[in-house]
Amino acid sequence: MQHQTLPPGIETILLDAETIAGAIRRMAGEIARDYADRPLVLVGVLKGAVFVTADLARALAEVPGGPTDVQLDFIAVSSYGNAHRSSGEVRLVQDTTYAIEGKYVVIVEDIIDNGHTLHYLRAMLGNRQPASLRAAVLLDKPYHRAIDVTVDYTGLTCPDEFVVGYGLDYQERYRTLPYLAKLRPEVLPA
Ligand SMILES: O=P(O)(O)OC[C@H]1O[C@H](OP(=O)(O)OP(=O)(O)O)[C@H](O)[C@@H]1O
Ligand code: HPA
Ligand SMILES: [Mg+2]
Repeated sequence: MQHQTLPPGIETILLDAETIAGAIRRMAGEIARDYADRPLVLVGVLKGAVFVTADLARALAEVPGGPTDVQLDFIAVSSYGNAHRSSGEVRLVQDTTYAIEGKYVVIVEDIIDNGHTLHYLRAMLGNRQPASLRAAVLLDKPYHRAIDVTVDYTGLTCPDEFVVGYGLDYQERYRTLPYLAKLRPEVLPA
């Protein structure tokens, strides 16, 4: 790989943009197969899943024979705030635009870490009587799971580090990096 100057605060690239794109193409293939003849609603979880939702939606549109009726919606929740550890309490920041009753819904997340966020979303959206509810998560970080949650489509295993980039932030920074990176330890509080 060519030498690349990294932004201040970034120690190393853990997953490059091509690796992420490959994982998203594979997830899109799996979802396309399962929803080939079903209308599908992708619910992206803001802010972290902004890029994975956009890229997965477009990858899905490129799968031959995949679903042709795909709608996009978003929900915003937060539990990390400005910290690098979860508060454990998930806060609904903004609900979906449309009702999901009777819809075939796939929640799209950037990462599952302790599991509280996806557990909260599955419970809340599951209560609204969707026709089906599944979850697609780009990064599985399984080391500190506090609650068991089903993930139906997984992209990549995330190293046991606090990661940023490709939608993931620390104190709202680094989301726009096109790769997944490890922060320099001195950036994080001890
Ligand atoms: O499995 P968990 O430990 O609950 O963590 C995963 C969630 O945490 C992050 O969101 P965050 O609450 O930081 O909000 P954001 O998406 O706006 O960055 C991330 O985007 C996931 O949604
Ligand atoms: O490793 C992480 N980085 C950024 N946000 C996160 N939310 C859960 N885990 C992480
Ligand atoms: Mg999030």
